[in-house]
Amino acid sequence: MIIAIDGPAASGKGTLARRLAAHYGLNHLDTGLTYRAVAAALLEKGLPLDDEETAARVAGEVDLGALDREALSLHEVGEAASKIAVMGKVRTALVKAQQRFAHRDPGAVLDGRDIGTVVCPDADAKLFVEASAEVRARRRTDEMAGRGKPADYAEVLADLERRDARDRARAVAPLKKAEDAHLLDTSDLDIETAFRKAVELIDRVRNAN
Ligand SMILES: Nc1ncnc2c1ncn2[C@@H]1O[C@H](COP(=O)(O)OP(=O)(O)OP(=O)(O)O)[C@@H](O)[C@H]1O
Ligand SMILES: Nc1ccn([C@@H]2O[C@H](COP(=O)(O)O)[C@@H](O)[C@H]2O)c(=O)n1
Repeated sequence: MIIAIDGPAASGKGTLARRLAAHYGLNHLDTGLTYRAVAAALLEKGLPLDDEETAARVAGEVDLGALDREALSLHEVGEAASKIAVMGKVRTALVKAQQRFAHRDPGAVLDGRDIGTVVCPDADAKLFVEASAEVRARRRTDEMAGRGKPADYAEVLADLERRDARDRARAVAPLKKAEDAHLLDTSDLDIETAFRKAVELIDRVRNAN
């Protein structure tokens, strides 16, 4: 089984994807980390962020087994990832690796921005996770405070909105809900309730097929 989960920044798709992967006994890939890995490698090597050929070469070398969430969580890495994610050749290289991952036994949950539309258009179940920008910014601000990296709510909100706008406006694989994806708005749901609703939706789709 392949489950595709998309949504804007900090909507809770990663939290949900991890829980769903554990629940159904599937592999999990946070595809945002693959874009972050390209950005981090470019920054580390002092390579330009605006050269598509260079970024695509680095993307072809990303090892999905060596994605270090903590090291890739830096703010400047996220910002750079959002910039290189507009490049078609970078996306082509990463999508190939993501598709290989998705088709490994026993199946997988992938979360990102283009999973239901581009990476796994034939996924068995698709969710598009939403929450208002204010709720997402509050959750991300609280998360950062909890990790000992306090951040200003207004800056976090502006950052999320800027990245979402870039993701939605890009020509290649923009962030959007696949037509056959189920919308899950978690603005007023806690993590447990969002997880239970997601399981209900997925089980309903599976039983219908
Ligand atoms: N339903 C929820 N209620 C309250 N907090 C939540 C909920 N879902 C997720 N969170 C919290 O919100 C924060 C962002 O969630 P998460 O990292 O899963 O989002 P994401 O969409 O994967 O983000 P990104 O796009 O940056 O990878 C985390 O601190 C998480 O614990
Ligand atoms: N399928 C995806 C996943 C991510 N991106 C871009 O990467 C940036 C970082 O992702 P996070 O989920 O870790 O925040 C994100 O801002 C997107 O621009 C993507 O394009 N497609």
